[in-house]
Amino acid sequence: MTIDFSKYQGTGNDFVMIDDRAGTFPVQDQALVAHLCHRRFGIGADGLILLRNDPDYDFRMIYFNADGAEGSMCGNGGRCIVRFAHDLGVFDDKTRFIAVDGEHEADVSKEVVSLKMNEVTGMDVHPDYAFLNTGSPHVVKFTEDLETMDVVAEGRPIRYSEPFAPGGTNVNYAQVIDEQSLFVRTYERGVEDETYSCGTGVTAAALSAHRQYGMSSPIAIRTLGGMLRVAFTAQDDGSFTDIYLIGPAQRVFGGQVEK
Ligand SMILES: N[C@@H](CCC[C@H](N)C(=O)O)C(=O)O
Repeated sequence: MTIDFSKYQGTGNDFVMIDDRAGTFPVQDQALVAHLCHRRFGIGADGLILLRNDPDYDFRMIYFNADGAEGSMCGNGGRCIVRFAHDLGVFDDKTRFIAVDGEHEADVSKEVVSLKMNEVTGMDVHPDYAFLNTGSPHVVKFTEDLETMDVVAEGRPIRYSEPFAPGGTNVNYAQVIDEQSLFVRTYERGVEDETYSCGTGVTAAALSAHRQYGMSSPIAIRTLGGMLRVAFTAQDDGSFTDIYLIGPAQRVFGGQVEK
């Protein structure tokens, strides 16, 4: 059996994208997903995303981490599947799709995809970190000297630590650059490594920066793979609404693999 795929990336967070509107991809086959994402034996990616039909939306997004397990929401993957659906002619400039965490709206303008994230209702702020769910669970720790930090060595023990068991968490390190901008690096659960960028992670960092440092929307965020923007409205009750993750998403190449 051959599988047609496209490879997309959003600020260096890269995904194998499969048009599965026929619904034939074997979703239970974690080993296959992990193999396709493997950077030596497969195509190589931080995750794999299926685009499926849905009766109520333009499409359905099904996201798997590089380890082959179905994941929680992926912000950069969401932006990439919007670009993929646009390239397939599924919609013109605005779309509404369904993902594991519910409905999302998005629009495409040249190479920039703006993705509306779900409302964030709670944030646990501790003396040295914040924990919140922006579609996926994230620890955010503010730090200095982020450029030289060993994010894998620092982040991995937290990812598996007791407060976040059994599911674990993604771990983000954020440095305030100026009043409107952050530098963020992320250890990603399910990839079990630092990625070049994490969309739900930078969203978590932006909301934490508002809460802890009074930074206002929109916040520009530098990642290892490029620039993102997060816009949001902070409500009086502490929740966040109208959250948008904004940045480039591009097709890299396409091909066929044997299963
Ligand atoms: N890269 C993603 C995050 C994907 C979710 C994460 N790996 C998890 O399962 O917790 C993003 O851009 O949000």
